[in-house]
Amino acid sequence: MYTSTQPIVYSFQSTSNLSDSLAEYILKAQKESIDKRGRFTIAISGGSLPKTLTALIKKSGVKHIFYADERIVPLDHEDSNHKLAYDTLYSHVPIPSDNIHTIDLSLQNDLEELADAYEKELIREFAQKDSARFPVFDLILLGIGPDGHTASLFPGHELLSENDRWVAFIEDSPKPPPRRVTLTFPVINHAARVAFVATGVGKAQILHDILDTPEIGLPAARVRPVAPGQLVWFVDDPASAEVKLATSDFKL
Ligand SMILES: O=C(O)[C@H](O)[C@@H](O)[C@H](O)[C@H](O)COP(=O)(O)O
Repeated sequence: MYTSTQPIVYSFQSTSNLSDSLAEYILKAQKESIDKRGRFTIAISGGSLPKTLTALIKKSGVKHIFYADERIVPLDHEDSNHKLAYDTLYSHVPIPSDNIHTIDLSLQNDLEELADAYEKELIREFAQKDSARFPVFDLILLGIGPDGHTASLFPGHELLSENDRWVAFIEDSPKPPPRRVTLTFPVINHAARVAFVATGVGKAQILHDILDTPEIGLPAARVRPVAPGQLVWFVDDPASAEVKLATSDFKL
């Protein structure tokens, strides 16, 4: 039986402090992973998350980047998480395009095939190196929605009980656009580190629900990396205003 990790919550006065500390955290994770295993594999979400990564712009580039979830729209569409990450991050840092793992939109008419193809992309990156049942990302960066969803794992949806697949698809996402692919809980919970980022007063109530009453089982509260995985929250003070769980001072 695996034991799971308790969250560490860092709350910052401003989003720029948050962004600077998040950049330090990511670069330290990168260094540790490269020292240990010669590679750094990260998955990122969409929404407001990529813009919190801008403090990374002047630092050295991260390595293999996957998407924790992606919307099924062209890669240059305003709704694409890849486009968002490209505009805020990749267009400013030298990251070889082969290291950025996008979905294959030639398969967009069959989401099962598209999700399988993305899973195969993960298998190519992970399976030969770690013979584990699930891939071990060095870091997964996630946001949360006002309903407690994370990645494209929504409250009450059947994908919450997906225990087998690495990548799943959804055609009825309550947050538009409706067609998406997402990493599943077992993948997220096998990561070496999961960091949530949430800012603004609009996230205050749901952050309280997720952190103070995890037993409700909101999707974001089901993210509990198996030991020795680490679970960290980077939030700003308006977002953490209702949280009772103790916050910690940021330190690396
Ligand atoms: O592609 C997406 O829609 C996401 O990956 C999603 O899970 C997002 O991270 C949250 O909805 C938070 O979005 P905001 O940061 O924009 O509130």
